[in-house]
Amino acid sequence: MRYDVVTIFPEYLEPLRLSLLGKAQESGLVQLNLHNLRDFAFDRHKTVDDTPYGGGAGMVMKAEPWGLALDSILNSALSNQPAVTADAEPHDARPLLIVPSPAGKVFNQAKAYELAEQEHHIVFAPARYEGIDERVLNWAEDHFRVMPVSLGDYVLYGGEVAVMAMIEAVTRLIPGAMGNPESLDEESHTGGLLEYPVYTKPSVWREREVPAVLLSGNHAAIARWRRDQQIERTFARRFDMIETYPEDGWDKKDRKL
Ligand SMILES: Oc1ccccc1-c1ccno1
Repeated sequence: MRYDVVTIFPEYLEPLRLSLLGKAQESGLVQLNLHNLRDFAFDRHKTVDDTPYGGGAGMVMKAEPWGLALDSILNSALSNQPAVTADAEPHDARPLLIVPSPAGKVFNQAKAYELAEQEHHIVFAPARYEGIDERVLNWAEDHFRVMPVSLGDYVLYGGEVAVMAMIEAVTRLIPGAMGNPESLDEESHTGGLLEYPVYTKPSVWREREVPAVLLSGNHAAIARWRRDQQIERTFARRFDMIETYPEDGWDKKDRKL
C-alpha cells in the first residue's frame, strides 16, 4: 500500500514512522510519502491561503498549490504504474483521494477493511483553515476517486489527526502488518460487537479478582463468557450497533450477532 499525504505540517505525521507502522514501512509492506504543500507555493512567502470570496471569518486554502502537489503525485504514480496489457480488464485506475472533513461520511471499521482489501494507493488531502478551494476537489474528480471522510461528529484544527487515524486503522488490517493477526479476530467492531474485557497477572490486584471462569481452563466456558461480555457491553454502550445499520451507508464488516 502506498500512502501520499499533502499537508502544511508534515512533521505532524512523523509518529506514523514509529512502532508496527514503522516496521510495515521498513518491510516495504507500506510506503508513506509526506509532501509539504508549501513546496508547491512559489511566491516569496510560499502562500497557501487567502481570504474567502463572499467574506466570512478565516482563510481558505488556495487552489494552485494543491493542484501542483496533486499533479506531482499523479505523475509519480504514473511513472510507477505497471504497463497496461491490451487484454487488461477495463478498471478505474484513478488513485483514491481521501479528503478528511467534518462534512464527510463517517469513517468506520467496515470502511477500514474495504480500503485495506481494495486499495493500493491512497492520497490524503488534510485541510487547514476553513478548508480547500472547492474547485480543487472538482478538478480532482477527473483524476482521482474523491472521498470526503469524517472521523466523527466533532471539529478539529485540521485533517492531519484524521489522516493518522485512518492510515493506522487501514494499515493494521493489511496482511503482515500486525504482530499477531489473530488479535484482529475479537477486537471491537469485528463481527459487529465491542471487545470483551481482558485481564493479566496478578490474579488479585487491589482486592479485585480476575473472573474465576478465566482461571478455570474450561475453554468452552471462557469462550461463552467472553461472547456474553461482548454482547452485554455492546447493548450497554453502543446500542446503535445492535439497533440499526450505519446511516453512513458503509456496511458493517462480517456482522455476527
Ligand atoms: O475538523 C476537521 C477539520 C479539517 C479536516 C478534517 C476535520 C475532521 C473533523 C472530523 N473528522 O475530520
